[in-house]
Parts: sequence; structure tokens; C-alpha cells
Amino acid sequence: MYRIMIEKDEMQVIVSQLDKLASIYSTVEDPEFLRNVTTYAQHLPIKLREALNVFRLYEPEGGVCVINGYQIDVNQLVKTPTHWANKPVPSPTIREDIFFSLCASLLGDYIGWATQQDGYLLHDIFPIEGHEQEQLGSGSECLLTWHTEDAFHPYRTDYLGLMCLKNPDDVETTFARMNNIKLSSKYAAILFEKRFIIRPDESHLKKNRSSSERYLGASPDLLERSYERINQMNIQPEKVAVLFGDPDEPYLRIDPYFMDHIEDDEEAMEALNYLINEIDNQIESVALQSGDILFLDNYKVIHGRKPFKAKYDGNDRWLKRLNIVRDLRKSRDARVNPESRIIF
Ligand SMILES: NC(=[NH2+])NCCC[C@H](N)C(=O)O
Ligand SMILES: O=C(O)CCC(=O)C(=O)O
Ligand SMILES: [Fe+2]
Repeated sequence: MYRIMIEKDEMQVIVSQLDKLASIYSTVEDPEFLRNVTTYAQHLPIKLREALNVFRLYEPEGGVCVINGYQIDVNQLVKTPTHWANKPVPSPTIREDIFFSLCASLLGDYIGWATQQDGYLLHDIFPIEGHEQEQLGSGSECLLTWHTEDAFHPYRTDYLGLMCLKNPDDVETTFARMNNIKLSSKYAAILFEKRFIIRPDESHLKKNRSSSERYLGASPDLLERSYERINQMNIQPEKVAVLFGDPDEPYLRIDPYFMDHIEDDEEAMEALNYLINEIDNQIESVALQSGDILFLDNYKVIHGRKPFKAKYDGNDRWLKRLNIVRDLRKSRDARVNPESRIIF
């Protein structure tokens, strides 16, 4: 794990920066904040900036980075909400939201999906009543099976960021690094070919949209088209490669739970199952603590979450999530203007 420690004196600098920003902004979704976030991030302590830059460029430790030392007073935290829709403004966690956004902005630009969590950029991960058995971030009683975030989508994130607000029962986030996996050249060659089907996961389905009519800076029919596109990816999925990039140190996209068994390609299935099994053998885990930020390189690391029992008493585990891309322009054909961060 690539560990970055925030020291006491650095925390003081961060606190005074957050005092200032939290007096100006009440949500990190604010267009004015988004316009400036990469600039504000340059005021973070230099050691933190350097370390995240190294993480971005050198891809150390297989793509797993944890930032420790950001202090949260858990007693000051509001109750864990019951749903991610209709977030209150000002955000009750604005300081944490801002700090997380600033750190993320040192890796790239964070994006959101029109079809996921009502188009919010900053996601909430906590258990939602009724989702106990779902393969969703809001599930609890079932193992959240490991996956590349938004594996099905060509515009999926480069980095997955998770910031822990509270995790009283030490629920573990699971992960595995592709760097630890050895493949025969025969299997590797097959996995580099477009012979696999990854379907949209359920977090992008219309049934998981909330009833709120949150305005996303576009007409409602654009959102409709967006759901239709997800639907198309489900009815007529294109075959994709699981591995890509450098053959000696491949990147991957994979989400076995949402992948098809391809009847007429047993060779591809054999290679895929071998890889899945190897990944299963390499699973590690981390129980994030209040204030911890985990950045996972979504090209090199898969992740999931162990099952737990939600209490819905206001004290359940609560994480924030950001999807961070290195090249926002890659998705230009799916965004309404150059600066918009919502992928339709
Ligand atoms: N294997 C899986 N469960 N994949 C889906 C992951 C959950 C999804 N990213 C969410 O936001 O809820
Ligand atoms: O809850 C976690 O630790 C991870 C959640 C996650 O992977 C997801 O929601 O996609
Ligand atoms: Fe995930």
C-alpha cells in the first residue's frame, strides 16, 4: 500500500484552508467550486501534492494509495443519512467533502454519471434499507463481489476514491492488484482480445434512480437517451478485452458478476476463469477509519466490500466516493459542454 501520512502541522494548514473554503461553498457540486478546485488543490501541503503526483505517474504499490491523518471528530458528525437523494445544502460534511475533492483533483477531474446516484459527482456509500441483498454500494448483507468500477463503460474512471466518514464496525473494503497476478502467455493473449461481455451493473438502471427530479443541466430527454444507451449496452453488448495496455504489466476491466458465459468460446471462458481464480487468491482488505482516503487505480485494482449487518440507527458505515478521470475530453461526446463533468 502506498501510504501518505498527514502530519499534525500539515493538518493545521489544511484546517485553515478548509475554514476559508467552507465559508464560501456549501457543496462541492457548486460550478464555481468545480471551476477552481484544481487551483485550490495547489494550496494543499506540498508533501501531499508530491506524493499523489508520484502515485499518478509511477503507479507504485500496484495502484493502492491510502491517505491517513486527516482528523475527523466523529462525535461532531451528523447521523448517517438514509438515502443519497435530495442531499441537504449546505452539506453537513462540507469540510470533508472539500478536502476529499481537493485530494482527488490532484489525480484528475472527478466525474459523475447521469444514470447513477441522480448525477451527483460526490457519491454517498452507506447501507440503504431494502438494498440488503443487492449488488450495490448501498447493499450490506451480501458480499459486494469484486469489480472494476463501471467496468462495462468505455468512459469508466481511472481512479476510484473512497473517503471514510465513519465505519464503527470496521467493515472491510476488499481489493486485489493485477500486478500480483501471473498469467501464461497463452491466457494473457486471449484476455487481450475482444471476446468478453460485461453488462451494466444495477447502479445505472432506471429502477435505482430516485424520484427527485434533480436538474442536471440538460433536458429530460437527454437523460432518457442516457438510460436508453445503458439499456442498449445490456441488450446488445459489444465484446471487449479484459486486459489492455502493456502486455508485461496489463491493465484490466472485469466484473465477473455482470459478465456472460460465452457458450461458443470455451477457450476464452477458460482464460477468464483462470484470471478470476487468481484474483480470488490475491484478495486483500482494509477497514477504512474515519478520515482515511483510499485511492484505487481502477485500471490495475479491483475492489469490493465484505458483508455486514446494517442497523439504520444513524450510526452505520458512511463513505464518500469520487470517480476521477485523467482525461475529461475522452468523454466529450457524452457531456453537454466542455466543463461539464456529468456523463450522459
Ligand atoms: N460486482 C458488482 N457488484 N458490481 C457493481 C458494483 C456496485 C456499483 N459500483 C454501485 O455503485 O453500486
Ligand atoms: O463500500 C465499499 O467499501 C466499496 C463500495 C463499492 O465498491 C461500490 O459501491 O462500487
Ligand atoms: Fe465499486
